[in-house]
Amino acid sequence: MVKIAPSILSADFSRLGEDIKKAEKGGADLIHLDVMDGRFVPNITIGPPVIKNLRSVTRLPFDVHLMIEEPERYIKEFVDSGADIITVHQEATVHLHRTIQQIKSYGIKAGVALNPSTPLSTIEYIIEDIDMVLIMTVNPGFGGQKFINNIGMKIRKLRDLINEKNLNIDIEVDGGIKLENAENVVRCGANVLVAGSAVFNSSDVAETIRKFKQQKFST
Ligand SMILES: O=C(CO)[C@@H](O)[C@H](O)COP(=O)(O)O
Ligand SMILES: [Fe+2]
Repeated sequence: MVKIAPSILSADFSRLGEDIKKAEKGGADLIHLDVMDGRFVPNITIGPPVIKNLRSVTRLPFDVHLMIEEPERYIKEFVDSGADIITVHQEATVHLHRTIQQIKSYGIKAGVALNPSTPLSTIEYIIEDIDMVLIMTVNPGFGGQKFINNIGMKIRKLRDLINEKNLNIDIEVDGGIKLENAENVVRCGANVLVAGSAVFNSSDVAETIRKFKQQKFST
């Protein structure tokens, strides 16, 4: 089953609660929360206090995408704020295996994100330990960017690797996902689609999510 994870980065930050409710109404499976520190990426967004306040708005799982340097220093804060999945960037933490174990020690899911230029081989020895791989399909930092076409091959390669090893791991794709290219990324092997501007810049948030979910994905 393909899951839709609306990214609130393109939502109205003065009405985050209302926008999350609309996404829930449309059938969102997860809420994707982009955390940026102004160091790992050239942008700053939200942190644990905002996530904690949003926790009372919905019971949908919070999919927290940490675009921060040394994420290991803040895992507990994000767990306490209500994260259900914490994804760290391979490029942002020196001891990736330790950081994954740290996340899992709190009984929540752990994901690893890869920038477009980062090869899959960098997660070869830890893939068995994680619940999700997030393949960035744009350079992280901003919503509304254009999907990088070559990454389709990377998604395919990752799906083959997961199948070969007979693992049960989600492949999430993030960046430039629209109604028009959703089928293509699913065909490549993705099963969790993050969509920010496609959802929150549309005239009807709930209806757009419904349209994503109604697509007949042929994998
Ligand atoms: O992590 C990021 C950006 O770094 C994303 O989650 C974006 O928020 C996706 O936005 P769209 O490309 O779908 O507009
Ligand atoms: Fe993201």
